[in-house]
Parts: sequence; structure tokens; C-alpha cells
Amino acid sequence: MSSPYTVRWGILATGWIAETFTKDLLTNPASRGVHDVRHEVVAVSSSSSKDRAAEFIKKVDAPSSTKAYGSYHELVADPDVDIIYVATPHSHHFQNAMLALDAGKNVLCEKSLTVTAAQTRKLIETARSKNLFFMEAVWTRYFPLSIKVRELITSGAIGNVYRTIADLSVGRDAPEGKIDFADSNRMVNADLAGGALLDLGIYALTWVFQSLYHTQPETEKEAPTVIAAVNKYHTGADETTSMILQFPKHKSHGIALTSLRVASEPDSKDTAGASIRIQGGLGEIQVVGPAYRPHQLRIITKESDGKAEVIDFPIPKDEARNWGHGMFWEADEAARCLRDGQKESKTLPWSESMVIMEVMDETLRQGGVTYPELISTDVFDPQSPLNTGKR
Ligand SMILES: NC(=O)C1=CN([C@@H]2O[C@H](COP(=O)(O)OP(=O)(O)OC[C@H]3O[C@@H](n4cnc5c(N)ncnc54)[C@H](OP(=O)(O)O)[C@@H]3O)[C@@H](O)[C@H]2O)C=CC1
Ligand SMILES: O=C1OC[C@@H](O)[C@H](O)[C@H]1O
Repeated sequence: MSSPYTVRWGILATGWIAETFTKDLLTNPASRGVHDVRHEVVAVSSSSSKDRAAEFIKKVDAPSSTKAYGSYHELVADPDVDIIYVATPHSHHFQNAMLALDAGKNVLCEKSLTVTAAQTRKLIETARSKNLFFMEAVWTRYFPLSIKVRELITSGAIGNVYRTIADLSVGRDAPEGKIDFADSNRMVNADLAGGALLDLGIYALTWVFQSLYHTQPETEKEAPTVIAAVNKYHTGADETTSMILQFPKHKSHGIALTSLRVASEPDSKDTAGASIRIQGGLGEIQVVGPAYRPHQLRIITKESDGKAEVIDFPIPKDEARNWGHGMFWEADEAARCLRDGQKESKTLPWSESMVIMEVMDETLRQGGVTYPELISTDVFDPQSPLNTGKR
């Protein structure tokens, strides 16, 4: 057997998801049955300080040879790095991903990809013109569970899919009209592109798009129209957003829901029912667990007489590190694309990221949500405070 293709990662930012993703990178791929690719973490950068990057390296138990940088600029200039993982708040994604692409680096960028569709367009154009790999890190798409759902749909297991209802909401309602996040928290802070839609609604949309758009034959791809209802929080960010997406030619509807007030899973024990229901003429696929990290499918078809076939999808753990979150599958996808010279992932192509961003743009427009110029401009500025960390 040939040796696995190795990808050398540079981690941009040192927050919660950077830590989770990097720990996944450091798991043994064999623990999830993967033998064709592997990952090395070669450098970490923090806009706060070099010490913070060094602490992060220790915390995730990365090799001692991993380089610590005190600036994003140094990271993107490192010739040993093949691909940069952008793990800053949404507000920063456009400038940070541009910084990396501009320096000739491939990029995996956290969700939501950008604040505006125009920013996403600019990133795609830049990746294309520089012949670089670029992908939105919607990790859920790469789960074996998601692959199974797409297979079930395209094989006709539930007939034509006419409707998908998907919800990702976290119940953080608090007294006196407040939400249980400090106003400075990235979940509600407009300066960090906070709000339910960009942070959580993207997952509800992911399920609508996987089931009603991605699975459409290439020649029949149809972008949806959207009607949205949006409640705004006092910070200006959206707190509850509901969208009806219509795909007229396909006669299908997607209902994507998100809220910071009510919970899609009030007790986290699956008793509230499936957070995603994909409904076809011949049956239904129910996706159980939070929309970002579901763990079970229930397939109910007319043929099975209403009896559900239940399939569990546990997240594999690397026993040696006592870790496994599920973000490694998207990293494996990025590695395979790099190995095969593909500049975009077939599982989440640039065109689809673009249409999703357009739906989010339109939703925010209908809801009257606007973000500051610094974070919504599509003019790249290497010296933007978003790149230098001078806050
Ligand atoms: N895929 C998933 O499951 C998840 C994805 N996410 C996504 O990851 C991104 C980051 O989220 P998360 O890790 O929770 O955020 P954190 O606040 O925990 O971390 C963000 C990091 O970005 C850097 N940063 C740079 N400028 C700022 C600034 N002005 N304010 C705050 N942070 C700044 C900091 O790193 P430094 O100081 O080192 O530069 C900080 O640690 C978001 O886009 C979010 O949507 C988040 C959670 C789960
Ligand atoms: O991507 C995410 O998934 C998990 C949520 O808790 C988090 O807020 C969000 O950023």
C-alpha cells in the first residue's frame, strides 16, 4: 500500500473551534478507517501574542516542533504550510482568507464563509485566479451520516423530495428581553457579525441545500427564492430567523429555522423529535441530534409500513488521544482535494457556497440587518485591523 498523502496545516487563530479542529487533525486517521491521507500541524498563529500561540500548541498536544507565531501575516508567509485553517469570527473571514490566498496559500475557512455574498464571490475569484484550493468548513457535510442521506435521496429511497424542515436553535432566552450572551459575545455582537443566521442558521440551510439543491442533477440546478421573517436583538444582530425557500421547478420547499431564544433540542436527549425532516413522496428521512452534529437517521418509507429503520452514526474516537469530534472528515476532504489537484470540493462546490451566501444576504436584507463597513467591505486590505489584530 502506498504511503498516505500528508498535508501540512497552519492554524489561524486560537479560540474554541481552532482547538477542537486541531485536536481532530492530530488524531490518528486509522481510528476512523482512513489510510490514504494524514495531517500535520506545522504552525499556529495568534493575533493576540506569540505566547498565546505557544500555549495553544501545548494545550492541543501538538508536536514540539510546531511553530508559534504572534501574527497572521507571519503564518501565511511560512513556506512549510500547505493550507491555512481560518478560525476567527465570521467578521474576519473575508480579510483573513484573502490574506492567506494573497500569500499563495490554500484555505479552509470556517462557517459562515463570509458576512456578505459579495465577499464570498471575491474569495472564489481570487482562489480561481491564483489556482488555489478554497473550501467552506461546514464540517457536517462530510459526515458519513450526510453522505448516507445524499445517497438515499439520489437513489430515490423516499421518492421526490418535496419538503425539508430543518432547525438549529439554542434556547438562550433570559429575563427582561435579554439573551444569555454578553453583548460583546460573538453570538450577538454586530461588530463580529453575530446573530442566529450566520452562526446557526447556516446549518439549517445546509440541510435544506443538501436535500433539495445539492442532490439535483447538475443540468437541473435551481437556486431558490426566499421569504424570511427576522426578529432583531438590541445589538442589531438577528435573534430569531425563519426562512421559506422555494425551488419552483422542483416543486420543493425548504423551511430553515434558527433562534437564540428557543431550543431545537430542549433537553439534548432527542425527545423533542428530529431536528431535520426530509420529506419525499415515498417516505421521510429524519436526522436526529443537533443539525451541526447529528448522530442518527430514521428512515420511514411507505414500503416499511411506517416502521422506522434506525441507523446510528457514532463519531469515532482516537483512543490514544481520547479524542474525536468529527471535524477530521472535512480535513480529510481538503487533503484529498489537495492531493488530487482539485481546487474546490465536490461535496460543497464554490457555486453552492455562493448560492447559500446569496440566500443569507437576501434574508438579512429582508430583516433589515446590517453589519459595519469594516467587516462587510469586499475590498481586501492586508493592513485591516481584522488582519493585524490591532483591535
Ligand atoms: N464548525 C463548528 O462546529 C464551529 C464553528 N465555529 C466558527 O468558528 C469561528 C470562530 O468561533 P469560536 O472559535 O467559537 O470563537 P472564539 O471567540 O472562541 O475564537 C475566535 C478567535 O479568533 C481570534 N480573533 C481575532 N480577532 C478577534 C476579535 N476581534 N474578537 C474575537 N476573536 C478574535 C482570536 O484568536 P487569536 O487571538 O489567537 O488571534 C480568538 O481566539 C466562527 O466563525 C464560528 O462560526 C465556532 C464554533 C463551532
Ligand atoms: O458552528 C457552531 O456549532 C456549534 C454551536 O454551538 C456554535 O455556536 C456554532 O458556531
